[in-house]
Amino acid sequence: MIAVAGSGAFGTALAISLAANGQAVQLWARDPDHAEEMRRTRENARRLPGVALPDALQIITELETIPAEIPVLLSVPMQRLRDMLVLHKLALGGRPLVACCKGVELSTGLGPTAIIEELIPSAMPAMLTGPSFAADIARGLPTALTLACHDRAAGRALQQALSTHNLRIYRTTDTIGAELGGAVKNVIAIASGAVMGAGLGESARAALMTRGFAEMQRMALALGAQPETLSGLSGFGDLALTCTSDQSRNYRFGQSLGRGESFDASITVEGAATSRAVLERAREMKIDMPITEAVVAMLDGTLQLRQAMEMLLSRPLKEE
Ligand SMILES: NC(=O)C1=CN([C@@H]2O[C@H](COP(=O)(O)OP(=O)(O)OC[C@H]3O[C@@H](n4cnc5c(N)ncnc54)[C@H](OP(=O)(O)O)[C@@H]3O)[C@@H](O)[C@H]2O)C=CC1
Ligand SMILES: O=C(CO)COP(=O)(O)O
Repeated sequence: MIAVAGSGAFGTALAISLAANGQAVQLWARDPDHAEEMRRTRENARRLPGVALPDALQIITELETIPAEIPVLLSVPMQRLRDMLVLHKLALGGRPLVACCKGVELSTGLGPTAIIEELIPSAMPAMLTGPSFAADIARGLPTALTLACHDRAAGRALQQALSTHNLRIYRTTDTIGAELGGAVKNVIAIASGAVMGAGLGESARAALMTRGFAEMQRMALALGAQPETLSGLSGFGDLALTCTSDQSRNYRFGQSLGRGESFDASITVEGAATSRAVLERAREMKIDMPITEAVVAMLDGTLQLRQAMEMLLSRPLKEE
């Protein structure tokens, strides 16, 4: 059995894939009305419309009903993870907790596994990340993800438990690399969307993606990540997907920014808060991250996109 805490798009998609593969799955929704609606219609119309929930998927509203030691996938937005863990500390302890959120916490600069470690020391923290759109997973399309867990044996068990007919799970012990890849790619996706939204062209986007990848590497390697993690699914793979697809909310948010349009504030855009958290960390560590800096300045309204491009293009010429 597996449980998923958070019935947003991603949590629901993972629950569907696991249940369709024959596992018993419990999917937790914090809102009883939403849970009742999903039980009645066998669909998550609010977050992932158009996909039927398999019979093996049970909707729950109390995390206490999840049996002891069963792994729980934590699928809530990054900036909400702390609140959720504080509130449900007792129910979630003593088991593997797999963070499915991508980002860096604004108030502390921590990634998801460090937050789990801090708040629920009896849990085994892990991270599931990589290039994957919820709608693709839910429709049974093939997807490859990275499971990061510093404990090799626990990582192996989770890899086995989370593999399904359409989810191919790779494994690493490098949680820092996996987390930072997923966090920074969202910031670069906002920048890529902005460039495309403003009509600056695909060549400019390719340059941003490549130099954004360099920023991701600089920060992650300085924090002790392994280079191969960043060139894998959780780094390069997710950067490639998110910076080029209209399915990405971070990319679409960037497009709106580039077009000077507003964006629905209720949509989860992880790169917005994370860009600030990453920039703060980079400044403390004296790491140069000019694209991240430009994204933050555009979000603050202190820099227009064209000025940002001029700023990036007029930096001192150097070796690649
Ligand atoms: N969507 C995707 O394609 C992918 C998403 N991810 C990552 O998954 C994470 C979740 O994203 P996604 O599922 O898309 O987001 P959604 O916006 O679809 O859903 C967010 C979910 O989190 C719940 N939630 C929000 N705040 C809290 C809280 N304080 N306590 C408990 N639950 C809360 C919401 O509940 P309610 O509905 O009641 O508000 C909702 O169920 C993000 O970090 C994202 O980067 C990763 C890969 C793919
Ligand atoms: O993380 C994702 C793809 O891997 C989903 O991206 P968005 O959050 O930008 O939609």
